[in-house]
Amino acid sequence: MSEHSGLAVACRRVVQIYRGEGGDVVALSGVDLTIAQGEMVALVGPSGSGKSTLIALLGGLLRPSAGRVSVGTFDLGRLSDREISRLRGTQIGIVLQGASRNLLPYASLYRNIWLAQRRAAATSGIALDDPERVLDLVGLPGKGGVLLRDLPPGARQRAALAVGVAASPGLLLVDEPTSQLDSAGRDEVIAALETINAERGTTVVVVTHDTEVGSRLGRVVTIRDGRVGAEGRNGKDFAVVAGDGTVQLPPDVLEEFPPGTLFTIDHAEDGSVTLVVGSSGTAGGGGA
Ligand SMILES: Nc1ncnc2c1ncn2[C@@H]1O[C@H](COP(=O)(O)OP(=O)(O)OP(=O)(O)O)[C@@H](O)[C@H]1O
Repeated sequence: MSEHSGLAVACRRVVQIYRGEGGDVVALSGVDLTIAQGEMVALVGPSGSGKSTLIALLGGLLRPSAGRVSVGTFDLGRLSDREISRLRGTQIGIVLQGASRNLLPYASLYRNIWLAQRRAAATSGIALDDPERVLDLVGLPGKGGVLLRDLPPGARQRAALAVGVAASPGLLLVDEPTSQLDSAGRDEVIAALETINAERGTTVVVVTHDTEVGSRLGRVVTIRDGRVGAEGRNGKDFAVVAGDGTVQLPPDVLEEFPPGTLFTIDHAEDGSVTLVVGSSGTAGGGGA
């Protein structure tokens, strides 16, 4: 294994229900998702669709009500709280929404990185990167002595990424890293994520409302009503077959096919399958 390597992620029929006095909220209702080692993925979707819940499950901050979440060879649902917390300090880096939630504002950047590394070294004993190399990854070379509160917002967000990768995790989870930034700050954050991924092979999963982040990361997974709604890869749209056999279409395509729409299934000799709108023998539309 190389010095750094990414971790694969798999969700199988993942359900998350928040139980509360006012009633239960089904935040995720059967997510099937596979992310390869070293892939970069943007999770997008309307507010309340379940993106943050999914990232919390991938980071072991929540345990699924049903289904299976695995990161590398670890089945997160089977680990003890202690094992999850060790994994989070070493193999999984999480950068929560709002950079300051991840950092000590009155400490220097070095100290913030050092604290994350000390925790990791205490639990895993692994050799850790020189903090200066970590700062290089996020485009903040030579800034180790600066207090967090003195950094401008874009640099603070990149500082949060530096702390997130201080222990060289194989999976980096980031929630809305660009929401408070101007376009220059956003570009620097995206560049930092790309560098982390390119230099360390880290798998990167980002929750975002920012379409630019989605297109730069290459793979865009839309979460809709608590499920994987559709996917885009390098500008191409894909329909997705869910674990229960239903096919999820992108919303703009779905609008053209009201509930009850029939498709004729045509099997060609070369083995390809075409869905044609309308039942055979009736007036119908074109190919789907
Ligand atoms: N701790 C909680 N207790 C109860 N319900 C919750 C809790 N956290 C989230 N929810 C509900 O679960 C659903 C999914 O929320 P989640 O925050 O995962 O969505 P999201 O796609 O990240 O939204 P946003 O883009 O607004 O951050 C919503 O209906 C939300 O109100």
